[in-house]
Amino acid sequence: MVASERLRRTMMFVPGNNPGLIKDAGIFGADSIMFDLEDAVSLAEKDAARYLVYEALSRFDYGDAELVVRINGLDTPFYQNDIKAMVKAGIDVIRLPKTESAEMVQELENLVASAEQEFGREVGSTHLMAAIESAKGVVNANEIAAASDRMIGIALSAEDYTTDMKTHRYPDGQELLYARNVILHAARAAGIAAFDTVFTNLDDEEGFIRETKLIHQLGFDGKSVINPRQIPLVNQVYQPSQKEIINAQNVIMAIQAAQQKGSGVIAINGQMVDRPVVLRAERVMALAKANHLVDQEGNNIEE
Ligand SMILES: CC(C)(COP(=O)(O)OP(=O)(O)OC[C@H]1O[C@@H](n2cnc3c(N)ncnc32)[C@H](O)[C@@H]1OP(=O)(O)O)[C@@H](O)C(=O)NCCC(=O)NCCSC(=O)C[C@@](O)(CC(=O)O)C(=O)O
Ligand SMILES: [Mg+2]
Repeated sequence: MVASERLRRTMMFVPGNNPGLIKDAGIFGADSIMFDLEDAVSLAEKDAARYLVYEALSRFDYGDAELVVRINGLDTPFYQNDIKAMVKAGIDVIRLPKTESAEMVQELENLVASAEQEFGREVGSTHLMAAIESAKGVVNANEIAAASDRMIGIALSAEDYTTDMKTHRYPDGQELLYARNVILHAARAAGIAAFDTVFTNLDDEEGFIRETKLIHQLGFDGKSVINPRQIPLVNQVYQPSQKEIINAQNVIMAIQAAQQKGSGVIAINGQMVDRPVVLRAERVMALAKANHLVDQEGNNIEE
């Protein structure tokens, strides 16, 4: 699948030092599984976690899920070995934590390219993403998002970000509004995905749904999650309504009919349908397929 066409509603953190969680991570239906070598792993376990994730990537079948690894930061003694091992294992995406500049992404890209050459992988096949976790990262978000052709997305990391901003997380999320909007605009301008942050209170389902509705409304592609319980809640929020699906089906049928007649412009019920409307309809259909509301051809599924 082309990286830019992938749905990424949920990116689930899986601590890289926990064999039980790593082994079964594929059964919960996360769009992306993110093995963590960074903050979920203690200093004493860094090497063991890297080895464990490498072995898992080589042995287990995670189905259609995109496989991501969060490596250790560029200010640690671990990131070079992380990059080598993960490229060797054929990871889909490397997530760089605490990204503050385009130069950091470029340093990562150079190391990834060397590792691809060393281990006989196609140069350019490993994608990158950057987590923005500080004021400096937010200020440089545009350059970070556009720093490499390998970039598939940028993510807000609110736990570290609110610490850097000398605040903390509040239920209404006002403290994150500026960063969320900056990150979204930087991602959209660069043509890549935008991911919202984790929600750490697993028992506050109402608060989690409220936050997910907000980020869905703003336009985020999806959210980092820390537990399988959060996956169906995100999918529910991102699920299109029956009315949206019917409208999208009509738009796609009408544009196909118009194109067969050699025209790119049509009207439905007197309303002009142009390219943005078609793109929105295609996204609605992709979400409807992912939620099994229609079949792979986009037709309604008979009860
Ligand atoms: C919180 C808890 C211990 C609760 O466990 P519990 O076992 O009580 O949960 P239960 O609900 O009972 O689990 C039901 C079943 O699912 C299995 N299961 C649970 N979690 C699973 C999982 N993650 N992957 C696969 N499987 C899982 C479990 O094994 C059980 O399986 P089974 O026994 O067979 O029924 C667990 O979830 C967990 O460790 N989460 C990941 C925490 C983590 O990674 N934190 C670091 C990333 S944030 C960060 O660093 C901040 C950031 O950097 C973020 C940014 O950058 O965005 C920033 O700055 O903001
Ligand atoms: Mg963090």
